[in-house]
Amino acid sequence: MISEEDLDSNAPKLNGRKEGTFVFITIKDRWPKIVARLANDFCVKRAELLESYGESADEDIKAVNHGFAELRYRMTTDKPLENIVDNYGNAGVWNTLLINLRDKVGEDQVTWYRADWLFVECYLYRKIFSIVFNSRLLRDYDYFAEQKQSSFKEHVPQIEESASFLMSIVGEGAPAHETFGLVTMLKMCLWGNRADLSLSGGDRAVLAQSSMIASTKRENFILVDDLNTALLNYIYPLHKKEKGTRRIDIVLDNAGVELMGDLILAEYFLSMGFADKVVLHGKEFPYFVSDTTKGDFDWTLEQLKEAGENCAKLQERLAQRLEKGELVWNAHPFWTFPHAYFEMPTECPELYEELKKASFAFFKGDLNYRKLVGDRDWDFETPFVTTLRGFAPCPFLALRTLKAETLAGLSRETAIRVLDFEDNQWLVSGEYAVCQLGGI
Ligand SMILES: O=P(O)(O)OC[C@H]1O[C@](O)(CO)[C@@H](O)[C@@H]1O
Repeated sequence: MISEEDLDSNAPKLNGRKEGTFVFITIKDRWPKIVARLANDFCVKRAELLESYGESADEDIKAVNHGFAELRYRMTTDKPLENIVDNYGNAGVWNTLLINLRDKVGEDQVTWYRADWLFVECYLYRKIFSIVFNSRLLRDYDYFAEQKQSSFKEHVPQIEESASFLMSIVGEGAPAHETFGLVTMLKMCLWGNRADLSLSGGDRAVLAQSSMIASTKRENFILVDDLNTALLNYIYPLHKKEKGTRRIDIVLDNAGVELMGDLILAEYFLSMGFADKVVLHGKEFPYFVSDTTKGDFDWTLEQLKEAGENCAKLQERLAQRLEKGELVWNAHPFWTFPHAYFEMPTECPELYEELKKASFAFFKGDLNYRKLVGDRDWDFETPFVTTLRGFAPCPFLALRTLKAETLAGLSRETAIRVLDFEDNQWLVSGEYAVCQLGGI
């Protein structure tokens, strides 16, 4: 076992100290832009909010905007991270984490640029939530909802195309081991992760190429592809396992077009007899702009009814599955905490035990990947299993498009190939991807 000190010197955690890095630029430009946009949205939607929440919501809007202005000021001037002050359930956990961090690295190091990026970024979204939650009337308001909903609306033709593909391969007599269908869907699920609103600072993120098309055209952009190994060794065998024992978990990422890929995959597994139950793990409050909450999940199912013939069929199937308990929604608070996943067994044993019940799992997106590998500056050839540091509740695939400067598990050949890429953009643009097998 490598000690924490050795790790910190060989593969330091990412932070915003070094100018020019993606982290630095994110803190300097992208986060203030996200917060500014939120403040602007509250002003633009003032009339709408007053109509829905009553005239006294005006006081709340003023307080929220004051909170956002303060937050922007503190982040742009690299002030210390303050405790979370609200009466939402997990405030105590956050404050203990903050106290422990201050004790460990020194109070003056727990600032927006100096503290670990993963910690600070999760803190940012908890802090935004706190500002709105502290209002009297708006505490349940999802301030990112409109942006997430646009991601669905702007991809309706693509979503209908994917639903139609699903319907064509789950019909009577379709062969369960039809590799093309399953691989296409898994890759669709992977490339749906490109449309991410936190990366664009909340600007529109419309996929020029549908995830369906991308699934067949972007082979060269997948830097590690463990898909076939996962299929052969873990997913196909599920078909033969005893009925009632097969469970697949999907640790979700973004709502909108990405969530649709996940739901289509879930329906495929259920209808083709690879799983008796699919558990979806979402977020309990608005997070990283576009992450999926229960509200987004419900809204999406509702929208499917009107999104096209195949979408409507899919909606009916999913609604029935929800009713029968074959499709389950779960939003454990741990998913919004800043921990690396290797800490799950000690920090949140009940969730780890829960994941152990899965026959197979998918971890979607960049943030889940950062948490899997601890958000460190690994040598790219470090085996993926090393970076997981024992996290192995069940076999799983990380399906991620690259949007952060952390990556591991490249073969020597690929590590040499990426040396020729011009700058570090390939690590953060969402153009490249990995499908990495872990937990085995
Ligand atoms: O939606 P995803 O794929 O988890 O990506 C969110 C990503 O946005 C960023 O947070 C940056 O702020 C990424 O770098 C990050 O991990």
